Amino acid sequence: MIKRRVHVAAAAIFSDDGNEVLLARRPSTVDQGGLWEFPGGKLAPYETGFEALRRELHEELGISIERAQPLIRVHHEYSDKHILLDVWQVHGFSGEPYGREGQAVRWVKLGELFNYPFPAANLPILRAVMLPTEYLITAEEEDDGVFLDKLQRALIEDGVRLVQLRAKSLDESAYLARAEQALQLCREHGARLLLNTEPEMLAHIDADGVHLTSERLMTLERRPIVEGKWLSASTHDEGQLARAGRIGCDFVTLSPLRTTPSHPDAAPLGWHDFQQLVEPAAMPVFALGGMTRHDANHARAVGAQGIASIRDFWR
Ligand SMILES: Nc1nc2c([nH]c(=O)n2[C@H]2C[C@H](O)[C@@H](COP(=O)(O)OP(=O)(O)OP(=O)(O)O)O2)c(=O)[nH]1
Ligand SMILES: [Mg+2]
Repeated sequence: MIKRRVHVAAAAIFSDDGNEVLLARRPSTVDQGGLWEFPGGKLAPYETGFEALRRELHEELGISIERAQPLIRVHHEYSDKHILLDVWQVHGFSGEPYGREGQAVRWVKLGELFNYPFPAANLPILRAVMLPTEYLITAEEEDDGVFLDKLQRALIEDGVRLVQLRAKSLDESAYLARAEQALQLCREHGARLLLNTEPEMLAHIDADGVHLTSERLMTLERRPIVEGKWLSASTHDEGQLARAGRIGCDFVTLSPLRTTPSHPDAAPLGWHDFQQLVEPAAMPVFALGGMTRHDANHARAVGAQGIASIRDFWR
C-alpha cells in the first residue's frame, strides 16, 4: 500500500507569561477523535505552512496571528498515512480563542501536558514545547566558587533555563559535590540541570536528567533512565541521531556546526548539512559548535530547537 502523505500546520500558542499552551480536543467523530491536539490542519494546495496556520487558527479558534516561529517538524508513520506535522510557536494573537467548530479548548500548564492523551506523533512536540531555545554547557572550572558565580550570572542575566554540568576534570566525589551546589542554584532560578555522567549517577543526586556522550549513546540499546527525567545526548551524524531516537532520548545536541577552538580538527557541518540531518529526527535538536544566542533564530529556521553553547554563556 502506498501511504498518503499529509502535511499539517499546527500551533503551540503560548500564554503571555509563557507558562501555558492552548490545546484543543479533536471531535470524537474524526481521525484521532477524542485526543487533544495543537490546533491546526492540512495545507491546502499552494499554501505555505504559515499561510495554512493562519487560516486554520482563524477557522478553528477565531484568532488572528501576525507572526510565528518554527518550533519543530515531526515526520510520523501512522498505519494509513505518512504525516508531517509542521509546528509553529505563536506568542501574541488578536481575538479571544474559542472552539468555533464546537471542540473543547483549554489553556494547559506546561508541567501538566503529559496528563493529556495526544496522538502518537505528538511526543516530540510536547518535548519541544517544554524546552527553552538555549542550552548551557558548563566549562571546565577548577574553583567551585568561580564556577557558581559564572553559573549564577548565566541564570540571572542570560535567563538560561537548561544546564548541562560537564566537568571531565573532576573525580566522582568532586563532581557530585559540584552537582549538588549547581542543582540548588538551578532550582532557585527555575532551571533544569542535566548531568554529563553515567546514568547511574541519578541514584545519588536528584538532578533533572542525564546527558550522554556520543560514545556512551552508541553502547545503549534502550533508555537508561526513567521517563520523567530528561535524557539528552551528543550526536555528530545520522547514525548517532538514529540511535538517540531509538533509545528514546528526549533531545540531542548536533555538532560541530562551525569549527571551534576546542575541536579545531573536526569538520564543521554547516547549516545545510545540519538541516538535512535534523529533518528526519523526531526530537528537538540543539545546534552546537561556535554558536551564540545571535544564531538562535537562524537555527530555528532550519529546524533546530535552538543553540547549545559553553562560551557564549560562560563569562
Ligand atoms: N492539528 C493537529 N493534527 C494532528 C496533531 N497530531 C496529529 O497526529 N495530528 C493529525 C490528525 C489528523 O490526521 C491530521 C490533522 O488533520 P485535521 O483533521 O486537523 O485537518 P483539518 O483541520 O484540515 O480538517 P479537515 O478539513 O480535514 O476536516 O494530523 C496535532 O497536534 N494537531
Ligand atoms: Mg484541524
